[in-house]
This record gives sequence, C-alpha cells and structure tokens, in this order.
Amino acid sequence: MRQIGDSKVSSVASHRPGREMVDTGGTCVQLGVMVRDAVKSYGVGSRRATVLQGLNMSVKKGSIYGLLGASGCGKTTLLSCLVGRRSLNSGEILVLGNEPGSPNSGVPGPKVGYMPQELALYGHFTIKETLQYFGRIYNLKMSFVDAQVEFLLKLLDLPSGDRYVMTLSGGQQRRVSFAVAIFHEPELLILDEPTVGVDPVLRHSIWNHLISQSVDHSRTIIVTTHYIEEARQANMIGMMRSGRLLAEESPENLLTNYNLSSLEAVFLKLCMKDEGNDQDRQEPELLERTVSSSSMRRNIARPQQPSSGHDNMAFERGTSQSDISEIGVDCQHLRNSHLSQVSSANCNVNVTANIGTIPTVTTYAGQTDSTPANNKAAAKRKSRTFRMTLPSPRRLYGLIHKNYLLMFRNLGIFVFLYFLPAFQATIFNMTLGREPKGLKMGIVNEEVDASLGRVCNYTTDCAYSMLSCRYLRYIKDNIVQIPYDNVTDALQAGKDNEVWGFLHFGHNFTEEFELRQSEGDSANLQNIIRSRINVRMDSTNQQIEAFIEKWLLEGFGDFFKDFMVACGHEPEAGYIPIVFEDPMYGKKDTPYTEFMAAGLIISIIYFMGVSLTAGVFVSERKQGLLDRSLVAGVQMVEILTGYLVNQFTVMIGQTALVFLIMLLVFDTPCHGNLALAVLVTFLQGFVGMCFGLLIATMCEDEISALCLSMSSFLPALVISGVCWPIEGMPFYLRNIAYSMPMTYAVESLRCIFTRGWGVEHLDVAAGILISLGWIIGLLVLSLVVVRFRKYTS
Ligand SMILES: Nc1ncnc2c1ncn2[C@@H]1O[C@H](COP(=O)(O)OP(=O)(O)OP(=O)(O)O)[C@@H](O)[C@H]1O
Repeated sequence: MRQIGDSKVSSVASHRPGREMVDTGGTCVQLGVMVRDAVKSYGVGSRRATVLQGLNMSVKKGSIYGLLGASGCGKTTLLSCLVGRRSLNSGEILVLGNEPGSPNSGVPGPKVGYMPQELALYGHFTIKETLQYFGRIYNLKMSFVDAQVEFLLKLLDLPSGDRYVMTLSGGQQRRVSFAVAIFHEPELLILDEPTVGVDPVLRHSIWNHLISQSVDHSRTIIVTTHYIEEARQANMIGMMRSGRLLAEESPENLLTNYNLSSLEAVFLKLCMKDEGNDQDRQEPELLERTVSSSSMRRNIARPQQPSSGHDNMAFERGTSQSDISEIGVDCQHLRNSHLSQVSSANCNVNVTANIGTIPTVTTYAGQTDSTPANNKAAAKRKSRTFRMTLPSPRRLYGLIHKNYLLMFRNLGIFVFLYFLPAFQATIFNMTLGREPKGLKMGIVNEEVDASLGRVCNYTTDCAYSMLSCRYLRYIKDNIVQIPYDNVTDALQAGKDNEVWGFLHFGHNFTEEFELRQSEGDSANLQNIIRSRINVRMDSTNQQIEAFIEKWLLEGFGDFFKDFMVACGHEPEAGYIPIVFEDPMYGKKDTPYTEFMAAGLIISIIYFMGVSLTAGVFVSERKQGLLDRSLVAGVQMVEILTGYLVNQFTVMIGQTALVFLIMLLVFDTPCHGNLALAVLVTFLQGFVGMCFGLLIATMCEDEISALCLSMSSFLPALVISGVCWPIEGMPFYLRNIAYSMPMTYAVESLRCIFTRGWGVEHLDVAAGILISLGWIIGLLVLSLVVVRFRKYTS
C-alpha cells in the first residue's frame, strides 16, 4: 500500500468506473476533475515545447479549486484540456467521471461553464441576445432563459439587457462573460482569470458568488488567478510551476505547514525549492513535505468569508456557512449507493495496488514519458477524431440566428459585400475586352506630291490612281491618321510615344501596284517590294498592336474587294485562299469579354466565399468566440453548416446580381440552361467557402488568413484559364491547371454560356462533379487540420 503520511488514495490507473474517487481514510471523496500524468506539448520537431510535464491534479466535487502560477506556466493550457478543446499528448483526464469529449460526457457541452481569459463576446449583441444565444446552444427552454436573464442581470449588477456589449465598460463586459459561463447552471465551472482587470469590490462579489455556487449547489469550480491572496477563499489550491503542480493543499494547510503568513510567500518558497530540485532531482523528498497528503483526508474546510465590501447585495445569496464536508462520501454508504460505482475494493483493498497517484512531488516530477496505458488512452482519443454526431436543430437555429443578427448589425458592411460582386462585374464589363479607340498612326505617303499635282483626289472606278489614298479611306476610324513628311519624322514620333506606328507608301506605289497586278506570278522582287505598304509598330502593347494589325488587314481586304468589283473582276480573286465560314458556336469576332465572362463570374463568387469565410472564422476564433461555442457543445459541423446556410443566402443575392449585370446589362449571351449555370456558380461559391475554412483552420490571425487568401487569388485566376486559354500554357503547367478548383467549373460554365451545352456533356458534368469533390475534400481536410491542431497546439 502506498502511503504518503497517513493517507491512502484509490487507483487511478484503471479505467473502471469510480476511479475518480479518493479515499481519505474511511471517507471516499468524489472527484469532479482528475488529471494524471498530463503531458502536453505545443509545436512539432525542434519547435516542440512541453508545457504540461506530468501534471497531476485532483479537484473534489463541489469545491472551489484555485489554480495559481506564474504567467506562462500552463494554466490556460490545462484548462483548455479540461474543457476538451485541446488534447493531451499523454496522460489522463477525467471530468465529472468522463474523459472530455467522450460520448455523452457533457464536456464540452452543457455540464461545463467556461469563462476564457479573453472576453469572447459578440460586441454587436445586446446582453440579452448574448445570453439568449447561449440559451439556444444549450437547448434551454425559453421560459428558463428569460428567467435566467432577469436573475443574472440583477445578480451581476448589470445594466439593461438591451445594452450592446460593445457599449459596456470593461468590468461590465467581464461580468457578462461570467454570466455566460454560469448561465446554464453547469455542474462544473472553469474560469480562467475571471477577476483580472476587475475592481476589488466586484472581485469580492464574484468570489462570493462562486462560494455560493459550490456550497449551495455543489458545483465544482476551478479558477485561475494572478491575485494569489484572493485564492484563500478556495477550498484547495494548486500551485503550478513549469507545467507541474508544486503543491495541492488547502490554503490553511499551506500557511500552517510553511509557517508563513501569506500564500504569496508560500508560493515563492515552493518555487525556490523547486528551483533547487531542478538542479538536483535526486532529492525528491524535498517537496514531498510541501504536499501533505493529509489534505486528502481532511474534510474540506469552509473558506474564509469576506467580511465586508458587499455593495452588490445580490451576491449575499452565496455566503452561507454550511460545512461542505458533505461532499465526502462515506465508503460504507457508497457500497449501497447507486450514485457510486466504486466498490469497497476501490476504497480499501485496491489501495494496495495504487501506483503513486497521490499528488506528491515525487509523482509529479519528471513523469513525462508515455506509458502503455497513456498510449492506449491517446490512441482511444485519436480514434474519436472523426466521430461525428448529428447536428442538433436547436443549436443550428441558434447559430444561424446569430449569424444573421451579426450580419444585419453590420448593415453597412453587409450591403457593401452584397453589392461588391455586381460592382466588380460592372467594372469588368466596362473596362475589359472593348475595342481601343483613338489610336494614332503616322502616315508617310510619298505618293502625294502637290508640286507634281499628285493629291488625294482618287475616284471609285477602276482607275489606278492614288491607290494609297483610296486604301487609307477603308481603315477603321478607331485609328487616327497623322500625316508625316518623311520616315525619319514618323519614326521619331513613334519613339516619342506620339503614335503607335506608321504606314509608309513608296513614291510610285500605285504604279508598282498596277504592275504587280498585271504581271501576276511573273512580277519581280523589286516590283513586289515597291508595291508594298510598310508598317512599323510600337510593339510594346500586344493588344493594341493586334487590333491595329487586324484593322489594317481588314481595311486592305475591303479596299481590294471594292477595287476588284469596280474593275469587273471577281472580288475574291487574288485574296488569301483561306476562308473562315460561320462559326459552329458563337459568332465571328467574339469579344474577349465573352471569353472571360464565365471565368469572371466563377472567380468573383469563389473569392468572395474564400475571403468572407476565412475572415469570419479567424476573427471568431481569435476573439475566443469559436472556442466558447465549441466548449458549449457546438459541433464544428454545426458551426460550418450554420455558416454555410447564412453565406448561402448572401451568395444567392450576389449571384443573382452578377448574372443580372452580365446577362441583362452587358448582353453576355447564355445559350444554355440558366439554372445549370447558376448551379455551377453556387457550387464554386461553396468550394470557395470551404477553401476559406481551410485557410481559417491553418491561420492564427486575420493578417495571415488575408495574406494566404490574397496570395492564392492571382495564381488561381491565371492558372485556371480565366484570363488566357490553358492551351497556351507549358505542358507541366497544364497538369497543375487541371488540378485547380476553378478550372473545370470555368470551362463548364463557358460551355453552358457559349455552346448551350447541358449536363449530358462531359465538360459540363465535370465542372459539377469536380466542384463537389473539392467541397468534400476541403471539408475533410479542414476537419483534419482542426483535429491535428488540437493535438499540436
Ligand atoms: N497555441 C500555442 N502554441 C504554442 N505555444 C503556446 C500556445 N499556447 C500557449 N503556448 C505557450 O505555452 C505556455 C503556457 O501557456 P498558457 O497560456 O497555458 O500559460 P498560462 O499559465 O495560462 O499563462 P497566463 O497566466 O499568462 O495566462 C506559454 O509559454 C505559451 O507561450
């Protein structure tokens, strides 16, 4: 039998029900929280830092446990493991008899009330709406919710329930956060520094209320605080350093054992001893004395009641002086009680099999290795990684209601986001794909010579006279013709960016042209060269060059055909023997905007989904709001569904407006089924949301989420064939292009728009199926990242 002093502790190594019992010499005390050999690390590889180092902790049911320790010693980490938001690397946690996160444990869920360090409140909610939101999450009856709201407003001396949280003072906001934690009257309260930044009077009131909760309602409370002396009011104190408990004792015993007058002095002394221990771990008995196991035997003493300072009379409820020794359960009684599943053997006989679970330094220190039992427990935890329960309609309703409320409370932003895609589509249509106008081209026409009477007075009959002037009349008027006296001047104008290029007609252009026509195949090279129109271009702008080239050639085609007709020849004679007939799909000279329309619609909706989802999730998580909802028992799947429902309605409006702008205002043709086109667009919106979710799960803050989504924007846009045909890419890039989420959807929508294809065509079906695949893949990946982070962060 392992004995520390004269105490005996029941086994905690087994997984039998009732292991959360501590025998204190004939009296078994039921534990609300039990932690054994807890090891928790952050990060991986060389950046791995172990924060909890074999920590043991026993919190009696119905007691207040003050967890003290320097900043960064691992208190918050421990609490987040207790509420099931993080997982241990090894070791064991039992909360209210179950492992956090195990089925029907109620933790996370209704059995626990959690007040995180940060406020974790929606600033745009009123106090009442905040509490009502959590009421829905906890599936509470509305009558109970209303009664609780009234009660808590009075109890915590809060202003009107209609006040927005963001308009409250810091202290009032902390009280609202506290109200959220205790709102559903949980069995276990976990409060991470509830009194930080709170004035002494309010601190006093909060402690009084905690005492009343533990005494009157047998609630187990764990409280962390930096104000060491306020922890005197706890039944038990855990003094933590470097991820281990140095002592776990009642405040009175700590003071007596060390013969010191303040807990702060005790903590200091323990730290100094531990410092020594760090240097010489061979002397484990040094601190053993500090953790007198007699604490496990004694009945829990009533904490000292504050004697004065109650300005909030509502807190007076909690100051009764009842003895909470009733929390201890007599073993004999337990044998007959259905409440306990602890056999007498657990209380008495099994004590001999105990393996050092009493909280002593010798047990606490250095137990960071994974035992087979620990590994088994960890494996069991991980096997639950992908377990999902069906979403609860009430919780879903609560989440959706919350999302809409938040959206309408930020009406300006909401309207902006609602109309943004339509605005983007309008800008696109007004700026892209249109023919450039007013393009200046120099004309150097040596044929014109007034001194020789050669002026531009050409006829329209079959006369070889001043053909240069005749041709220039056929050039589209998007080109502005600027005459120059000679090539040198025109060249200089081009270099000075005054013209995009110039055309040069030789001195005898018309004569040479006539000769070439009459000679036909026998024309000599000199004649051919002199009958040419020479063009020099500023080729720095490919689009403009292409337009000018096209218009010059078209102009020549029209001139030549008209001249042939005037001369009674077949107009097509002598023209390039390649003819582009009417297209199978689309029309001749399809504008660039029509090519881009599909890609534009998809990319606007896709990237709206990415950025909104990533932004909202990261911001909720950073403020602790996501954590708070998850600790309240909300499933990640429910949060996601709630958000998708909310975002879907926004997307309906955004898509409708974009289609309206593209199809009705800017006449983008849609030859296929409009509903099918909308479906493909919606699916891509969902893909975007899921990608946004993945980004949110990977990023710590808004900036990195923004960077990631922004940096994915341009590559995705160009690689997906939105701006340029994929066929123009190198082969290795094409493979990447086809593995991008938007590629097939863009092609699918393009086929619906321009070819009028239906879902029976593989290109259209591929867009739908591959989008669905991406949605599922990204969701699964997001859940994997969430679970992975639970273990590594
Ligand atoms: N997500 C994380 N990734 C990496 N390290 C972390 C993470 N969260 C906490 N830590 C580190 O773990 C250690 C313990 O942090 P924790 O927040 O648990 O301390 P704490 O005792 O609650 O501190 P405080 O009293 O200041 O709130 C700190 O060194 C902290 O930097």
